[in-house]
Amino acid sequence: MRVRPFSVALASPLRTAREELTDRAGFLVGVGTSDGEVDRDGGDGDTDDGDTDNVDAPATGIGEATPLPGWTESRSACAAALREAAANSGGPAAALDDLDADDAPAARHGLALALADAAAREADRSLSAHLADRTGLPEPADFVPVNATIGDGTPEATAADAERAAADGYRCLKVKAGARPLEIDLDRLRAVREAVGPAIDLRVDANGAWDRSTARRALDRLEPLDLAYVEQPLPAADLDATARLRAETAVPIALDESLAERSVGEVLAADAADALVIKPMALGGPDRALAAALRAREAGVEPVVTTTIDAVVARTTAVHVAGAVPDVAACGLATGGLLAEDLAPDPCPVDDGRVEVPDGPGIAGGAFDGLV
Ligand SMILES: O=C(O)CCC(=O)c1ccccc1C(=O)O
Ligand SMILES: [Mg+2]
Repeated sequence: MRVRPFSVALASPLRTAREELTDRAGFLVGVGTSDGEVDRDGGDGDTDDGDTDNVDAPATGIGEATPLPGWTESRSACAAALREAAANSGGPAAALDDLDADDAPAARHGLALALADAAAREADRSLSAHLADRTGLPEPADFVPVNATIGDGTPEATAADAERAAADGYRCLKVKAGARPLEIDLDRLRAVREAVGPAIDLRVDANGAWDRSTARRALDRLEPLDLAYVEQPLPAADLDATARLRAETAVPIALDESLAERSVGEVLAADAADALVIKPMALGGPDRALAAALRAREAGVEPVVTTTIDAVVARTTAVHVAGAVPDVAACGLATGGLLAEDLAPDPCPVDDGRVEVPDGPGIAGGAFDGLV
């Protein structure tokens, strides 16, 4: 198991109610044989024999652990968990068993992903097909619809971003709110609706910024804008108040930060959400994320898979998770464009408001070979 740190800068800071993101730093995880140990030529000493399906070579896989404090462990805790995993004498599979998804979800994501990528590549199928098969799901989708992610800004700037996204083909937009006084946010969101018209699905993400009375007022005033949902109107732990808020308003509610604080079972039992935001990095891996999404679906709560604004390996993985959820709603996977740089070319760029789920094998065939 190999671990390599990386950092990528955002094109411009993403301002939300709780923080301003300027870059994303994490770790790439490699499993399988490493350079020097690997017998890449099939043992015949000829490295140029076109022997591409070398059945003797152990599978290799890549994973990404990109912590985001608040949703995951800190960067130093992630580094320590990966160091400990790499030192596990039982190898990566045993190390995965020892990794606690609650303590170190990003580290677990990195290792679980690398192992799943290796297994999917070995089986010569895509990661989404591998995840779906293990979960007893039908064939994954070829395409996943995505929402544009629009940060905080003045009403004019927010409306201009929204108009651009709609012109680019997005049919669902998510606008950050909660960083400004409610009256200004209402101006911003009205300006967005006016700019894009009634046919576009509009989501608003308050990132837990409102107190109970502000949230109540916000939802009352937002009702005429026909929002698809408001995400995390109240602080993460305020589940009971969110359930009451939801019962008193016609605006659908999605929960995101609550899942970093409480288990999927607790959040679903609170009956506080119409939709649940599924972040594979925060939930401890693609396998756990898909399981959470299906649990939500079974409870009548719509799963929405999103990145944590990850680099290309984890972002593409989230596309595979979304692709495995039958008839998935628009997902928050259009975050590659928020980065100024990336680890490799994007194997599934957004086109006309959707992304194609890569064929694999694994996450994206050999597209990430050599990164770790
Ligand atoms: O959902 C999206 O559109 C993109 C992902 C996103 O907004 C996000 C990214 C990093 C951290 C938190 C969040 C969030 O949904 O609050
Ligand atoms: Mg959110």
